[in-house]
Amino acid sequence: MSVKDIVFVTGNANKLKEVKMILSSESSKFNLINEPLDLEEIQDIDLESIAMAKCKQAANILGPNTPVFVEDTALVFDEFNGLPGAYIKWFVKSMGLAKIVKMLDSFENKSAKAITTIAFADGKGGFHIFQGITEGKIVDSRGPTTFGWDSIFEPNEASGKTYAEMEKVDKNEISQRGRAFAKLKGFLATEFN
Ligand SMILES: O=c1nc[nH]c2c1ncn2[C@H]1C[C@H](O)[C@@H](COP(=O)(O)OP(=O)(O)OP(=O)(O)O)O1
Ligand SMILES: [Mg+2]
Repeated sequence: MSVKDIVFVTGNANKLKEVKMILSSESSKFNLINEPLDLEEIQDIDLESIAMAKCKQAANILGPNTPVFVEDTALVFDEFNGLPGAYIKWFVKSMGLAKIVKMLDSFENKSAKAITTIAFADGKGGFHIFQGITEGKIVDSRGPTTFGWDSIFEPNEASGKTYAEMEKVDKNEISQRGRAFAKLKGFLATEFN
């Protein structure tokens, strides 16, 4: 069996590191290549549409025969009916974590969902979407601030730790990204050859 190349388009080194870890058990079946292209992200509240638009751009750039995936990760505040959602990136960049936490100060409900949406172009004209969700709450920053909003998101399943306070393997076990990529992994193992 020949080993196929699959391209992951992302400019985010932290994502790439996690995805390499998550997919490592399948790595003998395909060769993961990173293209750090900065793709345009459309304005939409619908996460599948955003991921799909990113993937179509990537497929346009790399050509229709190249298997390629992208992912978009959102942080959804329940009190805000889904916002910041995909816009969390710009909130982190422009306001910083402390002010993001403060936005929820006057509200009882600190519940949030982390959602990773993967769009995969199979190189044969097909597009496939996989999504993973982790529920948790927004808390004052604890732990290293190396990756996005890791230090202000406390998943419900992590016995009181923020993502930033967890070991990477433990985060991947329960994270939105771990769950989304487990689905892609299953698809690649059974449907993609
Ligand atoms: O597990 C995570 N834990 C903490 N923070 C995270 C996580 N995953 C993404 N993030 C941050 C990165 C960015 O501020 C925003 C997602 O935006 P998003 O467009 O998906 O990522 P990006 O522009 O950095 O990389 P890409 O080139 O793949 O689009 O949330
Ligand atoms: Mg992005």
